Amino acid sequence: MKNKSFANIFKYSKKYIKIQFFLLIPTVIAVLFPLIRPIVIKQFIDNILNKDIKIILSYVFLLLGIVVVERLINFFSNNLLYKTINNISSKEKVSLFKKIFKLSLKDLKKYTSGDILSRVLQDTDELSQTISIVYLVIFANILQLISAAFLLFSFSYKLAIIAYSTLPLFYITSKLFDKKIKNSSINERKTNSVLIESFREKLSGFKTIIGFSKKDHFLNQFEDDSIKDKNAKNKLIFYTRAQDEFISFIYNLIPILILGIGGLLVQRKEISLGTLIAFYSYIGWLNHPIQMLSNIVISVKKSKETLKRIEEIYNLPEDEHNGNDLLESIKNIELKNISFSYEDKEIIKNINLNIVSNNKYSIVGESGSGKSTLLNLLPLFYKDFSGNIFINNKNIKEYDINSLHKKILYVSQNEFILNDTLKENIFFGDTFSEKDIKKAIEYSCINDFLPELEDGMKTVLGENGSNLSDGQKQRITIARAIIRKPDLLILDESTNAIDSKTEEKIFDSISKIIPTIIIISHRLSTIKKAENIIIINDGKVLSKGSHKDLLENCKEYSRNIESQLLH
Ligand SMILES: Nc1ncnc2c1ncn2[C@@H]1O[C@H](COP(=O)(O)OP(=O)(O)OP(=O)(O)O)[C@@H](O)[C@H]1O
Repeated sequence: MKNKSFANIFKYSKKYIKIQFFLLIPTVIAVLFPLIRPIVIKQFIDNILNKDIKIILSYVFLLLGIVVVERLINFFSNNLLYKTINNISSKEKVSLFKKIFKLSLKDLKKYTSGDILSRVLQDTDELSQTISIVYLVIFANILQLISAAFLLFSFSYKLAIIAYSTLPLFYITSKLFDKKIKNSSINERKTNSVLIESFREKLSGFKTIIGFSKKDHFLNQFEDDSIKDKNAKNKLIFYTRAQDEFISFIYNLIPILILGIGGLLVQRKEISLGTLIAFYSYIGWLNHPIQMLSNIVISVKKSKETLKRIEEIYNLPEDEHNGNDLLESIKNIELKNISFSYEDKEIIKNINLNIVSNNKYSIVGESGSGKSTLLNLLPLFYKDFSGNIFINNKNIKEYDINSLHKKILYVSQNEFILNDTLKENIFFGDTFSEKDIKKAIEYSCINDFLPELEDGMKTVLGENGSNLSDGQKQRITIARAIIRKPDLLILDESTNAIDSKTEEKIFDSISKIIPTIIIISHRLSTIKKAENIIIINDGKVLSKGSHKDLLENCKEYSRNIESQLLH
């Protein structure tokens, strides 16, 4: 339990142990090869008094050769190491992103986009720096410590004991900074998420911010977030650097001790000058692994917090769906005693409804009454409702989710537009025949503005369709849905930016190819397109019927029509 951070990182790193194993050979060579140099140096110094210039020259060339080989080995092994870190980082990003796509909408909505971005793009990077090499670094540096010990003890056991007796000091120093590094690391990750979200938010609200002349206000806000992040980073740097310097101080003490005590031993002729110089130059082989090990300890401490953030996402339950039955076609949908809450707030309250194929339905109700939430349950965007939904008398949860999503499509007013061509926005990962695409653009009235687009179907629409009007974007998202010919199409205010005449044309056309349509709208002309109108009030069905019936029998409806809808 004592060092949970190490345990967690080791556990997580296990999946990359094989890769680290393959890196072992070049790393071990890179660690052991440099050990030759001090042996040669010792020989060199002890032979200096020979007065033979040839011997001196041959030693110089030998040392030169050793240094060249050392650098080459180092280059290849480091190159391999950093490539591995990058590969693992890329794998971690993809894996976390895949996990995010398995979450329920409800869980995902608990996080800001900035927070998710920071976890997927930055935390994985930081974590990979540690997990890709933790075993390797520890193994290689312990190997270097042991091999250096072997040589140092063989040179002079007295000097070696002095050098190695300083090792516990490193551990004590590391412990001293434990808590500080942990807390500042948590804080730095948080402020970084806030900063990314702040940036994303301000950028997406650019137009509104300019429109309300609030540039300075929001720029100041961003600056504040940036300063908070900078301060958190500085604090983390302060503690990690301070720990690093403490450790450096200790290992800078070692050579002084060695020179002092070693000098005495030379004077007493217990060791040769060559031995002292070789020992002295070997101190680097003692210091280097200690420095590397202390660096990995710092990385593990920092990564522990990053790992927590990543594991928090991995530990979220996947949006399980065990249904396997293929939904061939929809004949009827029955909602029985449906209730649903976001957190503790009950939004849908015991709703019973029947939706029969080859009919059009309009859902009407005040803003916030629960219309969208109710229809979000049909494609199972939220599954934790109480009550049951039956399709063709079979529980909706027994159907294979992909087949369900082929038959029920939901189009909202602000549907997502890819920064890609018009064609790709309609295809959306599938392919369709020329005939299908022609029909889809005709039925969704894209034909009306297609000639204006510079590259026709190949026109790139910009980020979230920034090169288009809202009504044009809505027509594209409708085309994306109707080309797939679902059995049930849910249009949630998805024509509210389109003029009534065009909307009329769209409805007439899509009614020919889509058997069942449910419309949410505040516009009377749209509502009236359905023969069945369902009035939702405070999460309950208040009344049902045709426009005429409701006008006659439902006061709420006629009041609403008079006050806000009818013109
Ligand atoms: N993700 C969410 N988390 C928590 N509450 C939510 C969430 N989405 C919607 N709500 C709440 O649920 C209630 C119903 O929202 P819903 O969007 O279903 O209403 P609506 O009838 O479609 O409204 P509108 O006509 O304005 O689109 C509202 O009070 C809203 O605040």
